[in-house]
Amino acid sequence: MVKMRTIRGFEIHDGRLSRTEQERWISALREVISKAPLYAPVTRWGKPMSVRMTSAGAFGWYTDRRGYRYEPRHPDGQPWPPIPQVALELWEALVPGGRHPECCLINHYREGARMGLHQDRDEADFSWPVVSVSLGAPALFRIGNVERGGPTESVWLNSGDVVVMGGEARLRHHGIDRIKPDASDLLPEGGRFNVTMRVVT
Ligand SMILES: O=C(O)CCC(=O)C(=O)O
Ligand SMILES: [Fe+2]
Repeated sequence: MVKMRTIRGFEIHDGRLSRTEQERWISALREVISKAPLYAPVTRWGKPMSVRMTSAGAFGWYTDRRGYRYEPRHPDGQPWPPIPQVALELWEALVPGGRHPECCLINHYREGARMGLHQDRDEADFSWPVVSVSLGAPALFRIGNVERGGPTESVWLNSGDVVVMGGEARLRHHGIDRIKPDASDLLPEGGRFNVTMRVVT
């Protein structure tokens, strides 16, 4: 059921994608991953992230010892594959008439993977939202503040839920505390995909 609620300025569209749409997303993601394999990024402090990543689009979000940034190529040297049509269609429905996303970042969470509280702030223009799609295992999403610290609120994101992080909330801290690895049958291998679409330049 599609129901929109707003938590601290984040628009949460529960059940935005039907099962059929989720399956279309997964086959599109598998195609991207076949050309641009998931890899294990390291932070600027050399710490491996528990999430595996890849991207589609003109730019991919990237981290290594040189820090967080966007790169035009996968670490294997190839350009990132094009953003899947299904992602462009969702963006157009939620950001009608706006600029088009230049990065579609794919995160894969296996059991035990998490993502610490952070801001999405490597883009040049914060007037465009980040649109985030959850597929597979439910994830506990923590929403903080624009400034560091302070109280946070958590919500479970289920398969097919879409979060729009824009406006005053564009720079709010957020993260994933944990997933429930076996609670969805969308992915036979278990785990969770998160896809974020971003205007980068
Ligand atoms: O996995 C999620 O739902 C959030 C991912 C995220 O915040 C990011 O990729 O910047
Ligand atoms: Fe983020």
